[in-house]
Amino acid sequence: MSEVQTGYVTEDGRQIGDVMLDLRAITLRFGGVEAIKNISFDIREGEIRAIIGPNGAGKSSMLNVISGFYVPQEGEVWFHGKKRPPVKPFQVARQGIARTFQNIALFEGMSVLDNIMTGRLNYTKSGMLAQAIWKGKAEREETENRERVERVIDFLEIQAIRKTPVGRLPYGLKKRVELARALAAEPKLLLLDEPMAGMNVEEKEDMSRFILDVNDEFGTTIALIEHDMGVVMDLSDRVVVMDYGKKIGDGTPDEVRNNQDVIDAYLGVAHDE
Ligand SMILES: Nc1ncnc2c1ncn2[C@@H]1O[C@H](COP(=O)(O)OP(=O)(O)OP(=O)(O)O)[C@@H](O)[C@H]1O
Repeated sequence: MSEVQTGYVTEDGRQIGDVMLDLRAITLRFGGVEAIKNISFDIREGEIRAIIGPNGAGKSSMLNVISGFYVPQEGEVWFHGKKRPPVKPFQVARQGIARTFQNIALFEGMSVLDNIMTGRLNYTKSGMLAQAIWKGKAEREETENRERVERVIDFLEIQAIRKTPVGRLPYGLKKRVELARALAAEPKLLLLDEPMAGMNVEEKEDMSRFILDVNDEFGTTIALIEHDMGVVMDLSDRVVVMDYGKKIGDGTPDEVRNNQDVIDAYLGVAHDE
């Protein structure tokens, strides 16, 4: 039997490709707590994929499995058609997966530019000795790193604050700098953990636009966790819904909106263990 190309075209006419990341029957436990219970879903090339669910549903744990921070006790993670062995987060980053964090994780005393440059560490291959011997190679790397970083700074419209220490920025801009650092790594898959948390309406609109533009301009596949339903439903191509560690829905925003299990979970209807 031959493999069939299984992508689809979105309502707004974007071509979605083959499966990039395939999570198969993932179970993750912390002692006696089952944070993820036998969950399977996939993320396709070019998609904006959301993971939603009430507090404690297991969303962050799932993002941490994808980023290699947690290794599940059961199940398999497939990336670009290959089964991924247990890996460390830096190895996952090298494979082209970058992330932002729920609580901003930037270097507050460093400038915006220097923070974004840290996103290029995986591209800095020459060590100190090599830099001394092959000066040309190190210079070339430095130029490439700067070019990418400058492009990201332009793209996210943060030229005016490039020299500002991050600690002095308002919250919404810090979130944008975090996005910039993740983008500097040229990820194939970008994981966003509550990118709009704590933002006002205007900041949320800006961030939504940037997420759509990143997907469009860089072709980056995006998986995000977000509590703001309006934002999730507007942005996403497909949505996975988790509740108490289980998957209770998976589909387009419309399918998920009309799913009775999802409606019950959000209304707090009692469930069977
Ligand atoms: N490191 C950990 N050690 C022990 N238990 C954990 C750990 N991380 C998460 N849990 C538990 O796993 C369950 C899922 O938590 P998780 O943070 O993944 O949910 P969430 O959907 O992201 O929640 P929120 O929306 O509140 O951020 C919860 O019961 C939580 O207490």
